[in-house]
Amino acid sequence: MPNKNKKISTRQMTMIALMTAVTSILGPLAIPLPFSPVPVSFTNLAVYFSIFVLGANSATVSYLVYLLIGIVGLPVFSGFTGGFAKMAGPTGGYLVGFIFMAWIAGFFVDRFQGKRVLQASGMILGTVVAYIFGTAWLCVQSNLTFGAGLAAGVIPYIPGDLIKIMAALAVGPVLRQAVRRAA
Ligand SMILES: O=C(O)CCCC[C@@H]1SC[C@@H]2NC(=O)N[C@@H]21
Repeated sequence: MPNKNKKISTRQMTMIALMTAVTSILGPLAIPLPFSPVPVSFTNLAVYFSIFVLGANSATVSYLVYLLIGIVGLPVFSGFTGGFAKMAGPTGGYLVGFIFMAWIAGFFVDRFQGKRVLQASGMILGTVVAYIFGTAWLCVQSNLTFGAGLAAGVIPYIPGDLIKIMAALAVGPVLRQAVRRAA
């Protein structure tokens, strides 16, 4: 007799690996900006999608696997880079902050299914936490004042990140339903 729990867990592991692969494809495709060491990134978009496909806990695990893959040297970080040195670079704080973003945003998405405003609020909150990690480290690493940190690490990215959140809110629930229906 097949063990249903084990089957679900194997399936979930496959889905986690799939979303790690999606993050590893989108992560390197960053757009550099001439005035900042922080590129426009699609890693957060991949995390937003992971949250809808996997739920908070598995999305966090999927992102952690991506982070480990990058730390050991595979070129999955922005600009096809990898290695532990990236964590000490200007964008290392965002890479850490995304762990918390995945869980916080995922918690709201899971908890408030069908309530887009609350889901959006949670995604914005998680993103703010990622920005706090990212900007704090950017200021330390690049010896920037708080104002310069905001100019180089936050303000230029807000419109794009809001568009990513809206895109994930539009497509994510459809993905979640499709994944659940296929289960
Ligand atoms: O180097 C990396 O792989 C991570 C890049 C992080 C870029 C940050 S994420 C938040 C903000 N939004 C963006 O589009 N870029 C920055």
